[in-house]
Amino acid sequence: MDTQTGHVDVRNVGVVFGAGDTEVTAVNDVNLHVEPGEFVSLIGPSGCGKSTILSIVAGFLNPSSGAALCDGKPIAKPSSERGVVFQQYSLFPWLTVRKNVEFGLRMAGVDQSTRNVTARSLLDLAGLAAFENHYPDQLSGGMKQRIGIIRALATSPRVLLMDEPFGALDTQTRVVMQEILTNIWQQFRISVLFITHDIEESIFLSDRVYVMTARPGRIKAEIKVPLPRPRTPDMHDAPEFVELVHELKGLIREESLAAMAPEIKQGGLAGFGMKVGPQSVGEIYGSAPDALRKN
Ligand SMILES: Nc1ncnc2c1ncn2[C@@H]1O[C@H](COP(=O)(O)OP(=O)(O)OP(=O)(O)O)[C@@H](O)[C@H]1O
Repeated sequence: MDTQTGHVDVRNVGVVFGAGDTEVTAVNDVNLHVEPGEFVSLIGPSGCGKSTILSIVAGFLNPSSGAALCDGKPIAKPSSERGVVFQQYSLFPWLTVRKNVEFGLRMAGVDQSTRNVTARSLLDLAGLAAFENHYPDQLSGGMKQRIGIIRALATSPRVLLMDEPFGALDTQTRVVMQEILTNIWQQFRISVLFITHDIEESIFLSDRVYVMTARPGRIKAEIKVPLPRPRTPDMHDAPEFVELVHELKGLIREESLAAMAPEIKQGGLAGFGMKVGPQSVGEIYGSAPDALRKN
């Protein structure tokens, strides 16, 4: 794999949805980049615009202002240069596992024997060689998502875009999937932009993590992850890991509270027996009961 390609540059991107009364500024002046072969996560409170940014880099959506570039070229539409993995498995239920993995190659006109060899080696890598003739509805969620990942890799994209790929999985499966993904990434060293709500997941997988503000989303912080590669499960206990979790929790909690401020002011804390006036979020939070402080 050529690690010199796969450079993503998001420059001063703003997105406004709707108009007039329904106008929503989803993101505002977002700047971020992914270097060739780098694994970068984007994390932030619900509704801050993470999927909006990923949609722009995928080419599904054009920004209202600013631009996104891949290897210096403006992104205007979807391309096989940028593979996408969604939370929903989006496999074709009428195709076998192997045919699902081969699909992009078939669309690209790759001959059958090359398709078979590529699909089989990817299935092997994902530990799914024995399931090549199964259909998606015969598989668990974790297996389906592994197929989604290798299917996206089959066409050798320059960049892999992943939107909460493990969001629908139970906690244990999710942790195992993180380990599988980091092992697969270690072999491909492809550029990845990864969206997640999960702080530990973002640290475990990434070289860098961008934290977004509440809507309209902007980049609030950029955190480098100093853990060595390859990543191993025991790193969750490393002091640097624990420190980063703490730092990211603090950053995201501020933004989650800002995102929920209107609801809180409308009595969201009433169940805690609190009188909530027009205070700032900081004041509200500072006076919240312990049950609310714990994350
Ligand atoms: N097509 C659309 N029309 C109008 N508003 C939209 C549209 N798509 C997204 N939005 C709004 O833009 C904001 C950002 O949405 P987006 O889905 O990018 O956030 P997110 O950070 O990915 O959220 P979550 O973490 O909950 O998935 C939200 O307020 C959302 O309601």
